[in-house]
Amino acid sequence: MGIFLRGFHFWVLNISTWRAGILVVFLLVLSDLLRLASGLGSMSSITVSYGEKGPVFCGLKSDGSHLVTCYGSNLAITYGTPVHMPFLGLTAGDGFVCGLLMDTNQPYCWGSSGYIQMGVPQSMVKGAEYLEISAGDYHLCGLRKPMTGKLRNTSFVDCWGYNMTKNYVFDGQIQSISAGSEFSCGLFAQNRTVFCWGDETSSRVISLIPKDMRFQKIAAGGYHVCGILEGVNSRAFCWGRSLDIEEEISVAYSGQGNVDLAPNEPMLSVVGGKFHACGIRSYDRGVICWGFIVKPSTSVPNGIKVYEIAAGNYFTCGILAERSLLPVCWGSGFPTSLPLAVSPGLCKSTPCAPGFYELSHQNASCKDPNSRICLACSNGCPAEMYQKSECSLNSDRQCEYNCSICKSAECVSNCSSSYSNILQEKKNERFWSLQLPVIIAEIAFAVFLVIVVSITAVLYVRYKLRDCQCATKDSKSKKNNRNGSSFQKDNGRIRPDLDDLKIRRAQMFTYEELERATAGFKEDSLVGKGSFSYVFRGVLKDGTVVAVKRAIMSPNMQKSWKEFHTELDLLSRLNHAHLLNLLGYCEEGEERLLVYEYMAHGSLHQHLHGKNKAVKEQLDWIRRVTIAVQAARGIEYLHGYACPPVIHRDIKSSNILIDEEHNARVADFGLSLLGPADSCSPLPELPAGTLGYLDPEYYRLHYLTTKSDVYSFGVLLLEILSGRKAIHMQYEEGNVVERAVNIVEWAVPLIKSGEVTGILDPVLKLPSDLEALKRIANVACKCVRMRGKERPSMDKVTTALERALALLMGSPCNEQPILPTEVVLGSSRLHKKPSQRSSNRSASETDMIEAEDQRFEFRAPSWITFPSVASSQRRKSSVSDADVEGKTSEAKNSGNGGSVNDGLRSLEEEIGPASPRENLFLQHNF
Ligand SMILES: Nc1ncnc2c1ncn2[C@@H]1O[C@H](COP(=O)(O)OP(=O)(O)OP(=O)(O)O)[C@@H](O)[C@H]1O
Repeated sequence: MGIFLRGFHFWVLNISTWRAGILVVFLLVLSDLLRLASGLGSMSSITVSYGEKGPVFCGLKSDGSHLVTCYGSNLAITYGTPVHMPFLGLTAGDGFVCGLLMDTNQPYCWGSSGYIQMGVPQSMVKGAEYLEISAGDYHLCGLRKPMTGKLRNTSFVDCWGYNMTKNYVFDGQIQSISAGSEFSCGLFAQNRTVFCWGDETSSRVISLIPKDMRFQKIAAGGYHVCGILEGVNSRAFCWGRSLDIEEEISVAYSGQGNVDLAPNEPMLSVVGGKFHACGIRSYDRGVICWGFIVKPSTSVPNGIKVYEIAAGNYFTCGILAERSLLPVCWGSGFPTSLPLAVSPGLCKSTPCAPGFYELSHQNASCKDPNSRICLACSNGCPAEMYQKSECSLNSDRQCEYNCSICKSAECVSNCSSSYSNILQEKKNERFWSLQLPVIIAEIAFAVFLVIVVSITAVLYVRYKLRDCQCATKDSKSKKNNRNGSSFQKDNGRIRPDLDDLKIRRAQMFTYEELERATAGFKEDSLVGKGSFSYVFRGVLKDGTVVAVKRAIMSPNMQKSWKEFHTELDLLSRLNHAHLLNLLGYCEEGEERLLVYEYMAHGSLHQHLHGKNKAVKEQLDWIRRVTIAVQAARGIEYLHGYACPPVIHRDIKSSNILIDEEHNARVADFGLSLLGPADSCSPLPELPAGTLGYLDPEYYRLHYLTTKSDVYSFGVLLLEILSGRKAIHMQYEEGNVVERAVNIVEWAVPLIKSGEVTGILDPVLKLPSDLEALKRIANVACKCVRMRGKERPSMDKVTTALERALALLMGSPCNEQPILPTEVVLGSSRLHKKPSQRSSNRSASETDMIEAEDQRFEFRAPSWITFPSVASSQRRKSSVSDADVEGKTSEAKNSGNGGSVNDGLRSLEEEIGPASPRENLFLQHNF
């Protein structure tokens, strides 16, 4: 007996039966060859049944449930499928399918076989559990689980069916079994040799067993056995009688060569059909078949890759190695594609052995999360290919064409596409290596630019709005505090509500209180007279000496009230050491009164232009320049720090008041305007102010900016230096008639020609060093430039004056700005009670000075429009009619309007010719 030649003990339990059967088998084999039936393969997740009743494909479902699903024409199989029984694996023969039950590890069969019992095959050794089952044409064998103890090197195989129903005991551990048509084979675990038993006559598989060959796995076919050899190349090796009997079988033809001439390619697995075999190539999972086929047959679909294959008699099916997990079949007698996704392998609870990798759960799942499907790692790469990556626990290894040694068309076409990819990649690499630094540099530059621009913009806006921010804040807070704005917008100006002021610094007085304080507004208390008001000295109940400004009752009360409100509005909001402090107000009936700190030394105008020489001399050069610095600071505060900025519009010597300590305060805000809250742009305002101090740009173009105050301040500086009025009367050489001279027209040419001494007040002694006064004269010249833009801002003026003052005082560091006024001049006004500062000046003295002073003070009030007859009328109301009319008409009549015309000429040169109407106004007023 061939099987005894295997070198192991083979105990035949029922020898007589076996011997009788072998003859029968031989006869049947021949007859079966004619009816072309065979039973084939090892246990797998898929199996194929064949036979007269039609082919059936069965597989374990792809959902990992281990439940079986079948598709085919043998209804006994498809209807009899135990759909609720989970199986570990499947195998099939002629007309039947068997599965290894998951719960009991016992076989369960169904179908229409006359040799295999439906259900669990009988008789079975009690309690036997199987590792693997494998079906031939008419029989089924099961490899029992390995034994322990003394029997651990003994293997038990139980077979059922035609001529095979026996319990076989083998000496040695069996790794796997595979049933052929009417024989079965096993692979020893230790030495990896093959042994077979069963019908030898028809197949000769027993006598042809390659004794010296070691196999990784085996698969029996109809009359042959194939195995995958151990070793690096993992090629298939087949043996048996398929070739010989081919001549006896008319249906077969050698379409794919002899079945024992397996291709020399590394294989992952192999299955045997009736006369053919198929294998899965190890490097790409492609399918390759060889042996005999029947006509007509379909060949293996081109380029398919499969996870698993199962062979029937004349056809083979494989599970596509893709997400769909759909079976495809080729050969004869079966559909080429089947509509049921199946599991690509068996779910095992043990970890994948070395040489296997775990199929990703995305591709196929097992119900038990601790189970996995293990697939054999591919082995070896074909010619022209190299191993790109090793097989790991989770993925198979990859082979790729070695493009440097390409010969085959497939390799060339693969390489050309990958070559172009590589080229493209290299191109991209080069592009990026060249472009990346440029792009990074560009981005960095753009970011830098954005940052610089943003910072510049922010700084610029902040710079521009530095004066306006607080205004916005102010108006915002007002908005929040009250249901609406407490500042009424009036043509771009902002005016606070009177109600609002009441809760501020200004105190509200009753008329009675102020009447009492000023002794009934008696003439004795009168200290000055303005265009719209009388100013009285008064003493409040608490002893505070105050100046009470009472609006003049006139038919034009509305204008007085307007100035009253403007002054009240502004002064209650402003607070600076060199601005006149408002203490309170009274608004009763027609009466409008403002209460100020009392300025003991009256106005700068009185000091500079008063007839009393002693009073004039009180203000020496240092005092005068100090007053100029202080006034400049007050105006600078209005422009630069008040929120919103304030344009005084009436800077002149009579509005610079001098306190007890000879410190200056800027007063009279009746004409002042608040700058627009939202921008620092010029205000288009109708001209108002005092003639001689009026900015030409303002009265010509109605262009009002803070630079208009700078112009007026320049005039004031010239006034301080020269002791002459803004418009003064002067005898010209050889001329007996006085004519009105504009101080700018007179002083600027002298200063520019270096004759500063020619303009200095002759009342005062010249200082030892004239430099300081020259500087001040130059500052004045700049302030009175025709174009506002070309005039310095008040902060620059202040700095220049401070330096000049330091120089004048003989400061060693005369280039440094001097300290704040309060420190330098020792002013303590902010800390002194007003009551402590009483006046040394009598009301009559003031009155006398005032009356004299007002001679040439031409006031163009806010309601003036030019050229306007009203302007001259207004002058009359402000000063002595005779004086003004007389002097101006004299000037006009004398025809000596040279300096006016000069001024007009220079203005024309700078800002264009004046219109006839403007000419009229200029000639009328200068
Ligand atoms: N707080 C004060 N303390 C002392 N004297 C004052 C005070 N305020 C004003 N005077 C005096 O009263 C005079 C008149 O002041 P007022 O502000 O009413 O008019 P003005 O500015 O001189 O002229 P106009 O109103 O036409 O501009 C001033 O010239 C000054 O001499």
